[in-house]
Amino acid sequence: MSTLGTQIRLSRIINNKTQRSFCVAMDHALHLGCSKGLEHPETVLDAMAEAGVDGVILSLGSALRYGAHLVRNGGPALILRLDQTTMWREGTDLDYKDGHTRMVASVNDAIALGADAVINYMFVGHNDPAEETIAFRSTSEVNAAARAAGVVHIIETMGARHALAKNINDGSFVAFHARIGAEMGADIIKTDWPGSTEKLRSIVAQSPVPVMLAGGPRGKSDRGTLELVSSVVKAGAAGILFGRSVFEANEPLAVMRACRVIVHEGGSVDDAIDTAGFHALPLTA
Ligand SMILES: O=C(CO)COP(=O)(O)O
Repeated sequence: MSTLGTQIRLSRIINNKTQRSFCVAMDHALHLGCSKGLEHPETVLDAMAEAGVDGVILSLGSALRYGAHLVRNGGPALILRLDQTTMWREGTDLDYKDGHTRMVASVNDAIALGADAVINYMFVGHNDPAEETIAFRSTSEVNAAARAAGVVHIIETMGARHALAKNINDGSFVAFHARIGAEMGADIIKTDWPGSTEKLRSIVAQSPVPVMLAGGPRGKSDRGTLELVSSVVKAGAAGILFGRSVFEANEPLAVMRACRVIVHEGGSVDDAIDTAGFHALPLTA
């Protein structure tokens, strides 16, 4: 049973009325350096407040520099990214991309910053069991510290790239690591799209905690993004924690408004497009 502190913080991320959540991941520059769409993070944060985003994942540096934008206009709750990963690093050494992570911030930092949640990756299925041991040990240390502080712990479970998981969207593999994340004490699981609505439905049904989905790279169109959001909601998941498909969009504010309509109002993709205020049709990249 979680503490009152965790329950109060959880209620700021998962809406009590809808039992759903629409969050944005904006920690990409921590892993990728200069990132498309994040040239002016403060503009995106202001748009989140306007669109009614529930929570945002930031690195420590972005929280320190741009956090004031979360205070204005009832901005989103802060979810502090605690680890940095090599997962996206381009290079020839595939093992290097397996999903090695290192802790670069702490639960104490999260408390000092007023964060409601912390998040870290837990890559499962490494070729090297020593890597997996590091992932599990550091996740359990974060979980113990978060529980003691009453801070929400989101575990982002993913298949290690180029290792046991040949396809990161393999439904059985996503089911495997998502459930392990729940057993590690997560308050919320963030994970990859498992290939189909049916598979996601069975993962959600077997999870003792809310499941939220990462968005992956921006697809060909904003409509495609919204169709994915709609599938996530139809599968009974708690919501989305999308990054690139939101802030790389031509009109991030309109995409966020549309996501909110689908997640919290149960609207269709067409309803969402009609009410979001797109200037151009959200059909092309
Ligand atoms: O895990 C992520 C950032 O925290 C990735 O988010 P997207 O795949 O939605 O860009």
